[in-house]
Amino acid sequence: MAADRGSVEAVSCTGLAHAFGETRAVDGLDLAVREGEVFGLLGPNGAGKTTAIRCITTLLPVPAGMVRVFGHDAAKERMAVRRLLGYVPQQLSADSALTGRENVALFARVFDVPRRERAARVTQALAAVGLADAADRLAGTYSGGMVRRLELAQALVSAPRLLILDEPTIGLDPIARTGVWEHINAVRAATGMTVLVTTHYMDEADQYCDRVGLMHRGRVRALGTPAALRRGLAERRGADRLPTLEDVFRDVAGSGLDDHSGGGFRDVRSTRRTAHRVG
Ligand SMILES: Nc1ncnc2c1ncn2[C@@H]1O[C@H](COP(=O)(O)OP(=O)(O)OP(=O)(O)O)[C@@H](O)[C@H]1O
Repeated sequence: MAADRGSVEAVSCTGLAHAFGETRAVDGLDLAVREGEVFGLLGPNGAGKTTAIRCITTLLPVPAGMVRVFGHDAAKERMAVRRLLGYVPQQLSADSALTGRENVALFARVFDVPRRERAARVTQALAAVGLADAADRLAGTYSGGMVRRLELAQALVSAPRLLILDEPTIGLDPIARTGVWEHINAVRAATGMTVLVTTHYMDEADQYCDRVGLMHRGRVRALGTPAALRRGLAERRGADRLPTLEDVFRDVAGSGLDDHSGGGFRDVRSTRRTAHRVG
């Protein structure tokens, strides 16, 4: 829709709430992601990041509050929202028994990429994530980092305006993590797409995200550029060294952090065990 380009936010959540029984996973979330930015939703295990992402992608209903994606209401215009999205979930979404190219082609069919454009778009998506040379190998032979990049290609083949990545680098070694981020940034620079990413890794968010929202107990507790959040804490504390983003998080989350996070950001309970190798 021409009217929704430029003037509206890519994602806007107002008072979003979602509970599982007694657990208020998302509890009054306010969030605005600007078009074209890389926005990081940060927080420890159980903060509510995945639940929020699932509401935004329309995989979960929006029982309370409002979610809009480029102006479309996620509760009422689910198909319009889905057509704008590329989504890489935490769970493995590549098939080890297919080649990289076949995996991406499958997504091209599912997302209704026009038949005559499909082959070229698949090749382009694989090249964009650095898998051109490995395209015709079985995904079961890929390393963990290659699998994540393949999943990125799957999400990119429909040329989404908004790419949503749930813990894209969890379980990967530092070099593979850097590789994933470099490809995300290159695609973003080439297409201007908006990227919404969840992560536990504060150092990655600091380096690669334009703005971050620090989420704790179902709500965003602080929001801004990583540099501004760190400077803000330094000014409040009068610290002699610039605090890290993790310091900022500890400051906004207060003493309740350890009760809910299983010990801190690096204690990743939901490690993506399948990330090392498919199959
Ligand atoms: N399907 C479900 N049924 C019941 N409880 C759930 C379900 N999904 C999430 N929860 C609970 O909701 C809360 C928020 O979980 P969520 O997965 O959204 O957090 P998260 O920030 O993404 O953490 P993680 O990084 O561990 O996935 C947690 O207490 C979790 O146990």
